[in-house]
Amino acid sequence: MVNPMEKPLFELDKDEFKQEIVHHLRTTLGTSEKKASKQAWWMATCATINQMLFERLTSTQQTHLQKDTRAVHYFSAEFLMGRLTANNLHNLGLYKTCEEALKDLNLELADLCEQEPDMALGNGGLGRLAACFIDSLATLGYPALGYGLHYEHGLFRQEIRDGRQVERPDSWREYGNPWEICRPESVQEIPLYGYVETVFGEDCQVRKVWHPGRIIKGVPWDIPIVGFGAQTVNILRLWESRASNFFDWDVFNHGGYVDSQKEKAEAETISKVLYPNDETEAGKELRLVQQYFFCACSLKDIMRRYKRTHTDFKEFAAQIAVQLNDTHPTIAIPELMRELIDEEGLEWTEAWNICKQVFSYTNHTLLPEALETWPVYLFERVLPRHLEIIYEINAYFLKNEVDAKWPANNEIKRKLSIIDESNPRRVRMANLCVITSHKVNGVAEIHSKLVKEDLFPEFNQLWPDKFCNVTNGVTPRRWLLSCNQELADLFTETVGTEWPLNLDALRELAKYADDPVFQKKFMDIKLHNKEKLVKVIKAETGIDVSADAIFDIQIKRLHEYKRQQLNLLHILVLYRRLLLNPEYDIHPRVFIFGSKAAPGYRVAKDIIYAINKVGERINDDPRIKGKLKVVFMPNYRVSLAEKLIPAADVSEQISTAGYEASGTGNMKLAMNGAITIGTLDGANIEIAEEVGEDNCVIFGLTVEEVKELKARGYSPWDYYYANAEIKSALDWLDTDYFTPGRPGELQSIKKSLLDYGDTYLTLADFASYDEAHQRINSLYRDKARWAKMAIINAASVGKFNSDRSIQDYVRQIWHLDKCDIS
Ligand SMILES: [N-]=[N+]=N[C@]1([C@H](N)O)O[C@H](CO)[C@@H](O)[C@H](O)[C@H]1O
Repeated sequence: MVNPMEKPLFELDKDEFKQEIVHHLRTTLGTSEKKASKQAWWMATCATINQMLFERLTSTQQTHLQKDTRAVHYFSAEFLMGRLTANNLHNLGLYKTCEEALKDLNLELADLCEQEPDMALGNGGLGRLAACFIDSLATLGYPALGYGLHYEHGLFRQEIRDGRQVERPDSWREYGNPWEICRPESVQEIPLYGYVETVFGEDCQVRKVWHPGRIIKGVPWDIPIVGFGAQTVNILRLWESRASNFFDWDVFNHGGYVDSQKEKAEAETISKVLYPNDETEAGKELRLVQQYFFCACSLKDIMRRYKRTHTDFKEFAAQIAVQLNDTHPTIAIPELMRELIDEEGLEWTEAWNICKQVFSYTNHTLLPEALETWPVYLFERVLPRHLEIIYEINAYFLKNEVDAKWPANNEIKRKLSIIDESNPRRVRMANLCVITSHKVNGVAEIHSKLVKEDLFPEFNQLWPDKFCNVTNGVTPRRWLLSCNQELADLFTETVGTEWPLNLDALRELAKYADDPVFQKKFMDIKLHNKEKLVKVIKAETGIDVSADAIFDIQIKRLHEYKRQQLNLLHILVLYRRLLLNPEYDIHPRVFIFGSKAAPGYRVAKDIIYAINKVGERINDDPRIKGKLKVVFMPNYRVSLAEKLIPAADVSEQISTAGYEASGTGNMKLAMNGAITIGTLDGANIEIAEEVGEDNCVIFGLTVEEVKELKARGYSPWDYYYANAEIKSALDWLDTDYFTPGRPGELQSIKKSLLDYGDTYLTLADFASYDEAHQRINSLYRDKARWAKMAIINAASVGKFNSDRSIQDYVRQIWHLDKCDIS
């Protein structure tokens, strides 16, 4: 693989780069150096970068076509891409060259990068994982396409009004987006609604003809995905919905102007907005239509590409792999069956055998509320032909698999059936995924074990070889090389340029873990990153914090199982200790939160409110002499994470054991030298194995202990009455101390932890968590020890490179060959 840090593929020097930027400013943007806004300079810089991307994209596509390569198609309802300018420059190995070119034009590249809106087409970990994966697929030189939805509005923009989350529409494409290309030549027409006619052919052959009630046009937008080194440039193809030329002239001609537009408006709503739920199913008809729309567009696109070089489907499964990123694209299964049987005329079993070889499924959560099930009546109306096919798959499965293994066992049948027979009857998308896919994987070792043992035990008995694990990873290009350039330069200076391509090369750093000189260099960079963040915090929240304090960071979606409420409870107890004893000896600490709550998730929004209200009182309380600060950063997103993560000292990974499937923020923070305080949950377990128990701070109940405590009956009141500090802290929420004049406004959190049973065992883990924070406090005060721990963390997380995850998928599931793009 070409290492662009050694020799960029495009050897542009700064003068040539500058020339190109000015050329595009004048000819592409139609303005001049004197008049140009920062937005225009940014777009001109992007146009210059696109020249190189498009060239490699064309070579990549031509080579893949010539070599008729097998490819993986990553179907995901979410791609949380963030910004692309810096990432694309680093992957071309031209970031510094571009920076110098712009300097000559009295411009700051970092400044221009701030002009770029995040491409926030995802909710959290699942969407960001998809983005890291397509970066790794291109970097490793595998033929791959990402397929998803071209949402006009991504994840809502979060504003904090008087401490409360307020959602505002995201408009990432307001002034156009330089990184996408519309491909009208590949438009698709997608049927919906209507009815199915059974046609009996003269050869007594039964054929199904679907008479759709509506046709939607699918317009593809391609985003070039350049790998590190720019050898391979794959595409991410996102589908926008538009009214097909199904304009109702009759209605129009009868003056029904608005109605004739109705179709258009309705069609466009399909890709209008991302559903902002993380781990809870939306259950809305539009959500099912969104899922079907992008899956059908993508499969028709794959079919069109395949038929360019094939006349029958014998090679289809050998050429095409489709990864289902959770159950959101499950509808792709009956859609491929429909296309193969109804449109290509294949036999049922032939089509079924192809589907089994083509599809594989990744499960990302055990939360029951996240496992999608759709009412049968909705399928009957929206996708009548697909419902028929699902019934056929179910009948085939129950007869040939379940009955064979568990003859006449209706209980097991009821459990494994794709159809949940309770009223109303529902289609279980996860069961359809497991029954069809040749491989099913979880996203961390403990999670994959629980997927087999707790979520799908009977399926595991039926097909033990079908279940495997692929622990998540993150791309070190964005999450180290691009977001923490000073640390990246130190690593390159110390171990050479190989590490962005082979993160295990950083193991070399461990040799310097006790070296005071290296420790100073490492921690000076951490301090400088913290000083940069101090300015961002001041600008975004008005809060003054000191870079000498411990930066303790919890950044992830707001969910009770992720236990931001446990972090808050500990802050309340610390605050009370300082009020009771101002000499209480702790190293100053800044608790930083970044988190969005699903708009309909009441308790989650209350927790955000409580963090802000408690923070307000603490931050302005002179009695504690600034020893404690609480900062809630509004509008947490990928580009903000890139500023927070390099400045983190402590990484909060405190979910109830057994609930966080993996986590990926934990990997990014450890990679940037933060020390994890965490439970033995998800990938925290594997991080602790890699860095060593001495270099992280583990606390709390294990997965088994959580199960046992819940089994024997857990009462949070026991902990409330047994621990005076817990009691005082929770009783504080009944008062108006944090909400002057509005007593009890924060009571819903106390209720969720007591009256409603504390589902996620926050009180049960409090004492252990508190003790863990005291360990953090003493460890941080031992500067040499802390520096060593930070260096060991950065040196030991090579495993969590998304390149390794992709290699695991290739070896266990996709069986792809790299394709060298000359
Ligand atoms: N949906 N979903 N699941 C998640 C995340 N919330 O997006 O997927 C992520 C990506 O696999 C996991 O890291 C995380 O633990 C899990 O909760």
